[in-house]
Amino acid sequence: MMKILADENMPYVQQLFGDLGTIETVNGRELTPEQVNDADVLLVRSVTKVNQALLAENNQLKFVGSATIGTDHIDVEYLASRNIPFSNAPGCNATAVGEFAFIAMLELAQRFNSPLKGKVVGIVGAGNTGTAVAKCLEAYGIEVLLNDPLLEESGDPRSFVSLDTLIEKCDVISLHVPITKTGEHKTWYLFDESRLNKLAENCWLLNCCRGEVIDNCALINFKQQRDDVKVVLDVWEGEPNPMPELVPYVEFCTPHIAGYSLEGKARGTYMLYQKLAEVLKIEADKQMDSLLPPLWSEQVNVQEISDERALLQLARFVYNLRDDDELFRKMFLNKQGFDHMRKNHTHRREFSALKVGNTGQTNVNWLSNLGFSGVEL
Ligand SMILES: NC(=O)c1ccc[n+]([C@@H]2O[C@H](COP(=O)([O-])OP(=O)(O)OC[C@H]3O[C@@H](n4cnc5c(N)ncnc54)[C@H](O)[C@@H]3O)[C@@H](O)[C@H]2O)c1
Ligand SMILES: O=C(O)[C@H](O)[C@H](O)COP(=O)(O)O
Repeated sequence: MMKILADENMPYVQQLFGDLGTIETVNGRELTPEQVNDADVLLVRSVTKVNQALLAENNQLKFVGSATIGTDHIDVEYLASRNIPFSNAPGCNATAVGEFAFIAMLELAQRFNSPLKGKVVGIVGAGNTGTAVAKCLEAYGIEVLLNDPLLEESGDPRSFVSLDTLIEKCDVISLHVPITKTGEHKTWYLFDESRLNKLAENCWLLNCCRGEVIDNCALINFKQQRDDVKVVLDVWEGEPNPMPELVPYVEFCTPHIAGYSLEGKARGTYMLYQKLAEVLKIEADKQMDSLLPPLWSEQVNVQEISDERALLQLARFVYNLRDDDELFRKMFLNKQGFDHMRKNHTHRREFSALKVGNTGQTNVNWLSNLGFSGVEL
């Protein structure tokens, strides 16, 4: 029987991997080499550093999987050097991040009485999550500018702008790059003091990718001078210990849960199940849809979406960001508070889990482009 070691925060492991071996769940942040020594399969999330120090004594590992988009916690070269197959889960939680950023923008608009409609939004990093945000924004009729020099160079047919142009022209900037420490397009401290100082007046800056894409100390100094700029942070330099001085300057604070939709987490685990089946040359006969509970409400009927507030009300049916923000402020300084909030996070559903009925005469079909189900006149 294979031993499958899995992060305790990974849902559906038993349902998907139960037939393949004995499952042991572990605290991913505290995983030790001793715990890993006799594992055949290792399933992690972003908090586990998978490298030589963790794996040197294990001679039987057949597969490492990370149920995440990011891979900055994995020493992929080391795994390759030992011929240990590895897979992450590209795109698994892109919809979750897209909807999170869109909802955060609607919340900012409401709080500052400054409509999102009519603003220009810049997306830095136009891969899976950046594209998912753009999809929501475009469904709502918002102009979007994309910056992604790597995709631009690779011939992606979309239009791109330089980062300088994006900063100059955008009212809102949302960050969606991987963390990279070297190379021409490195993203470590991409938003350093000098870039922060270029932000337009009243700009909104959202970070849902990795904390270190913004120099957090520089952000504190910047915010002390520029309260006109509003910031939303889901990710923090130095997780799980955000800088306490920064928190009061952030409009909406969350503990790295932008990707935590139930669908997103299930997709992550499921993608690893498919990859492991490939590696073991067995059939992946389980279906992801059977894992997810049905919609939590029969249908929400709308007559019309009369204004942005009405759209926000509908979005709050799916996810109320203010609750997570309130909890964060209460808990982040507690011992292991950040991880506790992540572990106990009530996974929200994606827009697609909510069926919207149209009972009025106004066309609200555009809500289906936002991702809601069942919208029709
Ligand atoms: N907060 C969360 O819960 C959460 C969830 C998912 C992903 N993430 C993070 O977000 C990152 C992006 O996810 P994704 O699915 O969009 O990845 P992706 O690989 O699909 O897209 C990232 C894009 O960034 C671009 N890029 C790289 N360097 C750049 C630079 N200097 N300037 C502009 N663009 C650049 C790449 O070309 C790529 O197209 C992940 O690597 C992960 O770190 C966070
Ligand atoms: O890279 C990712 O996919 C995200 O950062 C991911 O949602 C982080 O969640 P974790 O793996 O830490 O549970």
